[in-house]
This record gives sequence, C-alpha cells and structure tokens, in this order.
Amino acid sequence: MRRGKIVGTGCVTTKPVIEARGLDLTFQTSDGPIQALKGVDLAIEKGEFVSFIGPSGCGKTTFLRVIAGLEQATGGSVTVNGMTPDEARRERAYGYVFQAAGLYPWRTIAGNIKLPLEIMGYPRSERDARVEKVLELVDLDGFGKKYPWQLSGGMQQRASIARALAFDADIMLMDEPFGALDEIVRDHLNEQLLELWARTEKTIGFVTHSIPEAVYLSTKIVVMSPRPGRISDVIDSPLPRDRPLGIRDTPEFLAVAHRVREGLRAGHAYD
Ligand SMILES: Nc1ncnc2c1ncn2[C@@H]1O[C@H](COP(=O)(O)OP(=O)(O)OP(=O)(O)O)[C@@H](O)[C@H]1O
Repeated sequence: MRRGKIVGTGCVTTKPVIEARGLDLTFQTSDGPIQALKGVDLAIEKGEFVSFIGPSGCGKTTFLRVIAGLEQATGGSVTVNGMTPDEARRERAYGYVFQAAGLYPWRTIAGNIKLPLEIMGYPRSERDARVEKVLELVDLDGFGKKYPWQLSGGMQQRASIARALAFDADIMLMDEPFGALDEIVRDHLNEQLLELWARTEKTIGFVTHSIPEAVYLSTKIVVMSPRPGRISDVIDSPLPRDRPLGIRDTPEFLAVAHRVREGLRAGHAYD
C-alpha cells in the first residue's frame, strides 16, 4: 500500500502527500554549476493549498518540476503519495498547469482537454464524460465546441486547468497560472480556484510572485530566497478556509501579508 494511514499504538497519523527532505538541485551549465535548490525540507499534507513565493530565480519552478518528476534532484529526497516523483508521474498522481495556457489552436476546447486522455487510451464515452465534468468544474460548460481564440485569456487559463483536472488526480501543481492576466480577471480566477479547491478537496502547489494572491489562496505559504534557492519561511495561514475577496482588507490578512513581505526582504539581503 503506497499511500494512506500509518496506524501505530492507538494513534493514527496521515503521511504527507508531498515530502521533501534535504533536497538539492545543482544544474551543470557551460558557465559552471548553478545551485537552484539547497537543503529544502517541506511536508505538504492532504488538502492543503500551498503557495511558493520568492524573487525570480529562487527555484520555485524548479521545485515544482522536481515534485512533478520533470527535473531530477541531485541530493536529498522527494516523495509524492509515498512514491518517487518518477513513479508518481507515471501513475498520473498530479495535474500540472503551466504559466501559459498552451492550448492547441486547431483543436476545440473539448479536443484540447481530451488529448491526454486519448493518448492514454481512455474509451470515447469515458473521455466525453470527463470533459463534461471538468468543464463544469471550471465554469466553462457549453464552451467545449469553441476554439481557444474564441475565449478570453482568463477562460483559456481555466480551460488549461480543466485539462489538468481531467485525470482526476488528487494533486494539482500550478506554475504561476494567472501571472499574465490583469488584476480583475485574476481576482475572479482566484475566487473560482478557491471554490474548485473546496469542492474537489485537492492538494494544490501554486507558484506566484504576488503576495496578495499567495495570502488569499493558501493554507501554507512557502517563502523562498535565491542563490542558492532555499526556503526562508513557512507560514501556516490563520485565515479561515472560506474566504470572500473582502478578507484582503482585514487586519489578519494584512498581518500575514506583512510576514511574507518581511521574509522576502530578508531573502534579498543575500543579494
Ligand atoms: N534547465 C536549467 N538549466 C540551467 N539552469 C537552470 C535551469 N532551470 C533553471 N535554472 C536556473 O535555476 C535557478 C532557479 O530557476 P527557477 O526557474 O526555478 O526560478 P523561479 O523562482 O521559478 O524564477 P521565476 O520566478 O523567474 O520563474 C535560476 O538561476 C535559473 O537560471
């Protein structure tokens, strides 16, 4: 059994869904080694919404890619649902959302969402049922027959989230999915993402540059600093899970945002 509960002497402990221990990653480049991650320790529990925030080059994307098995660590370990990242990738343990929506322009929205399911050999009826379900989850029901260019940027990004949801994995890894969108659209998508998270109870890892976005979305905020990339603070949010956008004006929210900002400032002291 790869995942689940460890039952000890009368107490039940749930294993973290994602766990990194002493994680190092050094890229060998023609200009010499680049230490992208150093001594990263982190445990993410089931159902958490974890944001990674830090200045450019601090290793946020690299960390997400290591979790996803798209980069190999050069030291330490990572487990995903108790598996190596490579095994977890093969078992489709996560959905991955990239910075750009990356939809094929010659395929309809439904066709884009279906593509990975087709490659994996899912039967047609199953594919159609899944597409309908995920379009509804991202509030795009009725848009399956449209082409990407017929949708706004925010809708395209929602379609790419739908594509990542199609395998119904428990984990979603999202690399700055709303970075290119204007603030009003972003606010709306943040609200929708929280609703989606509440409905599906997924575990989410989310990269962002935005302090308000990190604080609004997360149950845990991981502040990272560069050269070498490491974790400088981990903040467990005291905010309730049910969060109207107005929560951003409350003293509790501003206190968390202040701590994130302080963590980022401390990280910049390495410059
Ligand atoms: N494939 C690679 N080969 C060599 N160096 C790399 C590679 N990928 C990332 N790096 C380097 O590793 C460091 C961390 O990069 P990474 O993209 O993870 O940072 P980031 O925090 O996500 O940055 P940003 O916010 O700009 O996306 C940077 O110095 C980057 O140049």
